[in-house]
Amino acid sequence: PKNLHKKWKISDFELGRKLGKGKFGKVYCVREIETGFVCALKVMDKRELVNYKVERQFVREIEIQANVRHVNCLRLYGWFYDHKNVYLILEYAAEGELYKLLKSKKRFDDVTASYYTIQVASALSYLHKKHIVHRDLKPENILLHFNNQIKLSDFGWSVYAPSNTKRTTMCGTLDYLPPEMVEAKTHDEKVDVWALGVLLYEFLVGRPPFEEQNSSTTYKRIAKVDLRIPSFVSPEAADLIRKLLTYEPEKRIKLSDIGRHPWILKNRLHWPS
Ligand SMILES: Clc1cnc2c(Nc3ccc(N4CCOCC4)cc3)nc(-c3cccnc3)cn12
Repeated sequence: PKNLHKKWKISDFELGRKLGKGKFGKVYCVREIETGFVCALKVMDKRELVNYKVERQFVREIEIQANVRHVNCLRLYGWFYDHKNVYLILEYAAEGELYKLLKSKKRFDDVTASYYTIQVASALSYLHKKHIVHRDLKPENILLHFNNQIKLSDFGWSVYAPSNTKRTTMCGTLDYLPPEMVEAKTHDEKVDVWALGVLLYEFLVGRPPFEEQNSSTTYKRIAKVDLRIPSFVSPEAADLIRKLLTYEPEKRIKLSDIGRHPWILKNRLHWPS
């Protein structure tokens, strides 16, 4: 929908199937009646937003995602609310959650993992140029569209860098936190480069690199970069993982250099055109 200043209301949409349940609400595939445009509608109960005290995070998600225009970032077209709910009008990602695909396939082959990696790196490069740090990169926040096209979603944790706002790990995993956040130091967009390393490891191995039963052991392993890469991971892929999971933020590989890494160059011949 082009007219960004239109006052949307729920009756403008024809509700399709429920796509799933997110942290704070349900997502439906919908069609905008006037134009027939298919999109996703995220419906969040206002009461839930209030008692989870996530209104600020929610406002930040909107202001950030509404200004983001990149093929690998899920578009936010608009939002509205009524007496009960708040609604986000989002781009529809036709192939669903990357997380579910990874769980069903256990792990990805080098061609698939490298194609996803370069797309995430491209989206992060774009965001960092706008001084936006995603800060919540993980398979659960990545959606898939046709042709294995990646769509970064859930900008609820993004901030304008650099920041040291304490990340209340309110929900979900610590696995993606880099040493500088585990040690509560100031951090910048390099935290996303570390998280990309964790993501790449999880793509190729099927579990995150520092996963442990109890979280304090995970913290220790992250702080020491106690990284063990299984022997079935190719040497080139292992090299890129190590360059991403580097303790010193400024020594981590630059996002712009990932496209020239031997593992990417070797696999790009087989990517879908
Ligand atoms: Cl935002 C947003 C935009 N597009 C989606 C989407 N798209 C989508 C497409 C297709 C399939 N199916 C493909 C055939 O097999 C069954 C699943 C699921 C979701 N899902 C979610 C979502 C959110 C939470 C839980 N689960 C899914 C959020 N989305």
